[in-house]
Amino acid sequence: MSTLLSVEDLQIRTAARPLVSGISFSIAAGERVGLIGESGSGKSLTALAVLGLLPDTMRVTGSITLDGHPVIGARDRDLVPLRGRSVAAVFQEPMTALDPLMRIGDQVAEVVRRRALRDGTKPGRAEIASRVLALLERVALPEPARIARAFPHEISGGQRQRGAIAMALACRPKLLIADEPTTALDVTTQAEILKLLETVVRDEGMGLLFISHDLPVVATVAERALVMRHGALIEEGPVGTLFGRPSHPYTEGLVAAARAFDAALEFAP
Ligand SMILES: Nc1ncnc2c1ncn2[C@@H]1O[C@H](COP(=O)(O)OP(=O)(O)OP(=O)(O)O)[C@@H](O)[C@H]1O
Repeated sequence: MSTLLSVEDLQIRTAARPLVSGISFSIAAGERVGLIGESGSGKSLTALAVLGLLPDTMRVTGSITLDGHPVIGARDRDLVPLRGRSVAAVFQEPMTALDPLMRIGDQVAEVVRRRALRDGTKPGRAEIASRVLALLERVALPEPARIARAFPHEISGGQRQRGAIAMALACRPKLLIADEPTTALDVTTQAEILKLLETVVRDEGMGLLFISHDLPVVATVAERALVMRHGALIEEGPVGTLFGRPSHPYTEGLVAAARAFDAALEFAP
């Protein structure tokens, strides 16, 4: 399988301290990879580095190749076409992706229009509207026509996250980065969104970099996982092996904590 993302010896630091120290990993086309680690371990910075969105105050070295294009050191005008076509992202808080003053349907339509332009086509209004409805249906939004006319504050948090996923899908990226996309949601909605993400990514043959501090959540969507701690990559492997026979004491601790939580749930009255 061809390599979609290759990260080599990525280092991120501020003037004051190192934040990510020399991590390397790759994601093959269509592969679903989890990035797990405690709060502050450097997961989001790693994702932002892949998107070329780190603040200018940070010094970044190493190399990142996404869909055959270098990211570190690239000019913004070379990165803009990569975002959307090669990579799209879904974040914890869907309002970061949604414009509060624009109807959901118009926001998705804007992405559909831009993606079509990049493909050299210019679909008419009716064609765009029907693609928008198809995308809202794809992410299992109830009454897609009503949701298309709604403003973000008129729908639930779970529905907003589905809207944000629809926008990411409209880009038809080769890699989807999902950074804690379900953390802000209740447990039932969380399970539904995870299932949705897993299904759409698999159906569309996209690669996935799924970031979470929650081990069972990562096990639901990823085939392989990377474990980060204090800015370093400490372990990686297929999800079954990593969670069944962890070799690093930190991963062992994560697995033990998840098992203890499961056991407590089983015995709960
Ligand atoms: N803009 C910034 N300026 C300075 N330090 C930062 C900045 N953003 C993040 N950091 C620091 O970099 C480290 C890694 O942060 P990062 O957000 O990548 O962690 P994370 O693993 O994604 O955590 P969480 O699960 O809480 O989102 C942390 O120590 C954080 O305080």
